[in-house]
Amino acid sequence: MTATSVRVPHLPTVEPGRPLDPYAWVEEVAALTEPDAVVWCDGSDAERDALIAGMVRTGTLLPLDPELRPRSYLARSDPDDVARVESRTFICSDTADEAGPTNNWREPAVMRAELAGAFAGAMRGRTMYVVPFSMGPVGSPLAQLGIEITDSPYVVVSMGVMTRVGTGALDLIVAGAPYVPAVHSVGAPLTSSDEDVPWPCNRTKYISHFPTTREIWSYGSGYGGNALLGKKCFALRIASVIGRDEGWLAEHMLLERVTSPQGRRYHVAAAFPSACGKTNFAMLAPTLPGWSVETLGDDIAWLRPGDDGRLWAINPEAGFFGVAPGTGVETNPTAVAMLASDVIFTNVALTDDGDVWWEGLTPTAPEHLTDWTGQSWTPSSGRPAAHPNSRFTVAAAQCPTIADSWEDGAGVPVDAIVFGGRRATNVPLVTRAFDWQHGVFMGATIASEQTAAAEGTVGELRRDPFAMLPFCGYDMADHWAHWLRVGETLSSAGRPLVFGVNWFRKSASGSWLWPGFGENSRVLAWIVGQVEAARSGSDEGAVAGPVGLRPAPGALDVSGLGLSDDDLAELFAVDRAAWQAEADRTEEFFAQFGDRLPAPLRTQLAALRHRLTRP
Ligand SMILES: Nc1nc2c(ncn2[C@@H]2O[C@H](COP(=O)(O)OP(=O)(O)OP(=O)(O)O)[C@@H](O)[C@H]2O)c(=O)[nH]1
Ligand SMILES: O=C([O-])CC(=O)C(=O)O
Ligand SMILES: [Mn+2]
Repeated sequence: MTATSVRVPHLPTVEPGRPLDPYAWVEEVAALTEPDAVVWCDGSDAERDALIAGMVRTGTLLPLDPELRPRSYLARSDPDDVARVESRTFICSDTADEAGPTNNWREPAVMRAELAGAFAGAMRGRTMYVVPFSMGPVGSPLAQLGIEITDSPYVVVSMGVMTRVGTGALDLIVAGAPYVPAVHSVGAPLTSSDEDVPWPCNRTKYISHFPTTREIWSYGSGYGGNALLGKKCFALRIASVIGRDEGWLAEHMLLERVTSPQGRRYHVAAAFPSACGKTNFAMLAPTLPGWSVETLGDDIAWLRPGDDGRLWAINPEAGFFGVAPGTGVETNPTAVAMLASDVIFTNVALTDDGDVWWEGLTPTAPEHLTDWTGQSWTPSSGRPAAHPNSRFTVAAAQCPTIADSWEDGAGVPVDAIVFGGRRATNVPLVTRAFDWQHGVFMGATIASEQTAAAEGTVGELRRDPFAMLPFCGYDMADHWAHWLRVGETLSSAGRPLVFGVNWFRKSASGSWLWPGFGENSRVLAWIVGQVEAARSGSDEGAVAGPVGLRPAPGALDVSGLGLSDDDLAELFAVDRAAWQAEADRTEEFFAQFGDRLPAPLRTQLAALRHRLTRP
């Protein structure tokens, strides 16, 4: 090296499929980011308590009244760092084709150089935490390991809730098990500690994924989906690629166990787009007598074909990062009970007595609050007190309906797969797919109205296939082909039935046609009834329509709901002209995938059009 050469920062080199020495890698990341200190986290209570005490001192966490909400805290984010940033989420596969037309692709070498510039010195003045974790029970054959490096104590504590952090994971990594290297920085280096702010972040953000080397580099945001790298970045974007290569599925799905009055157990996995009801469906309190629902997961499921021809699923997470608004005693008493203590709230409102509040927690708002931005608020303020994407972070074990076997590494056998979206019009309350290929078509054609969970215009209809549009680490059409292949590896008796649901249909006057929440147990009862019928080789309880099988008259229990016949008809109405228009939009949507679109999906679209033309 000559005296005049300039040191060009670069990311550590990671070779696909080659062991990555965790100590050398951490050292290289530290050399790049230049933190004041490096701390290896063990996931202990003492470590968490010390981090929380530090964040209370710096104002990152506000302790709630310990009498009202023991060991719980409120974090207020920077007002510009409240959701996932899809426009800054990158899939850096070797070729643009591999990422597909719905992902933001960047050439790996170009992105590495750009990231190196951003990460150089990014942790100056801060502590770098090294967080070893397992997605799935430590040592489970379905689990995967990772190390997240972060300069945010909020991220360390949240990862401790959402994943299994600690020496168990580190021991496996040190022994040579493969792991996903994931680096996160808020992108706010300090020259002196007194210039810090409660929620440091950077206006420039990168949420970058390198599928070939299984790496994640996240910069500039402290918000959950961007910064808790075990969740969307690893358990969906990177894991979907690992699953493609290894023959399993990483999906944006809740997982639940339904027990009928006869004591029969069924397992249901359901994919709904962000903020479209997964947490609520996973914790549903059935209104139908004799039924029960137990929770296994509320956001992500990993599903793997077993030797027995069935599809086995685990929830790789250890906690819930749920939407607060709309969570109330009326809608989700289970979640409200789960939030009684030991919760980190982000961007909800603060009551005058030191508790939290959000829209929908109680039917009427308190007379005075401090809103999520720290401003004084009254019901006449004309703005929400809690951010629409405000969230709670809580351990899964705190859920009153958590299944006793939720940490069983073998997983549960899935009987039914449900796809859903938020559709004010057109889409019936519940539809059963004719077969697996039709089910994959249903998943591939989900459209939903945009919510506050990501940046964008709330309410706008967008395609969100498999509820995975923002989360699939490779070409979406290849993902559908993968689903078709996985279906073929399952036995005909073991293959789950597939359903589509829509809780969000509205009447002409704009009110919900379906009461939703606990009443969704009525739909679940029909779904598992169909599973039983299919096992005995019948379609009893269902009649075929143009878009799929629907409940036969009387087969869906709506007793006591006070639904008018007109409302019930409207809930299941299929407007043929509107569906032909929908088929046109599907064709346009499919066209962008070119030759990668699996032929069976083209066939399904043609079959749908044909059925729509028949009386
Ligand atoms: N009308 C109606 N609203 C619902 C129903 N289920 C959930 N919601 C509302 O939808 C919003 C989001 O629900 P969640 O269950 O948190 O959504 P999610 O899919 O888990 O969201 P992510 O965590 O972003 O993946 C909340 O405001 C709920 O109150 C339902 O059956 N009917
Ligand atoms: O990822 C997040 O920030 C929250 C979430 O579950 C989603 O948006 O689907
Ligand atoms: Mn989600």
